[in-house]
Amino acid sequence: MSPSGETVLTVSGVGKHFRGLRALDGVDLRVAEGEILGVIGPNGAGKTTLFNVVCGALAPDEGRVEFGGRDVTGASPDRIARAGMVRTFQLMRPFGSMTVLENVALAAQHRRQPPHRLRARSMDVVERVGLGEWAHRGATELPTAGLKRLELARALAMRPRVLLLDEVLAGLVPAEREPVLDLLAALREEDGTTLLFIEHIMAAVMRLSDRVLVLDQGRVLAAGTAAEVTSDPRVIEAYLGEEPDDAGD
Ligand SMILES: Nc1ncnc2c1ncn2[C@@H]1O[C@H](COP(=O)(O)OP(=O)(O)OP(=O)(O)O)[C@@H](O)[C@H]1O
Repeated sequence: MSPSGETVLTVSGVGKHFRGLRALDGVDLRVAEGEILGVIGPNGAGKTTLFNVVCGALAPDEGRVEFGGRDVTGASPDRIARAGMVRTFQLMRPFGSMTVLENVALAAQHRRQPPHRLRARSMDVVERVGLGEWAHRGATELPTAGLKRLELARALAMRPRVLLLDEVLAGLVPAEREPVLDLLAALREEDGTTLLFIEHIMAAVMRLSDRVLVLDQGRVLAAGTAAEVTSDPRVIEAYLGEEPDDAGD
């Protein structure tokens, strides 16, 4: 399933500052239903702040966020998640005293459903991310790659229409990245899920993105296809030219 053309998320003139620092400055963005948007830029460019504003963790100082045609600016993360826009975190914080399945079921409860359906749905998601064999083991026993999958499973349990992924590949070795990329592609193809993902690994950005947004110092430096932005001299100067050599590894 490719982008339908219908806009699902609109960010208009969003600004956010922390004391004197402008973390976001006049950011505009439109995302189509079913689109996969990569978000790149140097450290401190404002990528995570943009996700935080979109998902309600931070209220913007200026501008507006619309999701599914509704103004959600400043709405709580919980309300936005219930409406179908869900994010993953770079730092995974599972409940250590619970099993993998219980952690996922807890997230699934956000979408109020009968207990039997909740359990079945949670198990489906655990299997989909490849953690079936770990379902009844303690979440803290998981290695890094497993924790990443658990984080993804918790987000998927909430049945997102829009899923925001913050460096979901960080900490994974190349062989562990492939199945995650396949899963993300399948989410769009099979479920029509819209994906926004912050990523420093350019090979993943090139492979997955329909479009790439480049942030630099809180502003949109460029937006376009991966081929367009990676050949843009401003992007090369601000980001790609000085990128650490993890681009393809
Ligand atoms: N809660 C906060 N309080 C103060 N400054 C903050 C806060 N959150 C972010 N910043 C600052 O805002 C700027 C943008 O940070 P942000 O985390 O959004 O960048 P990023 O593009 O996600 O960077 P990275 O790639 O390193 O994760 C940075 O200068 C950062 O130090």
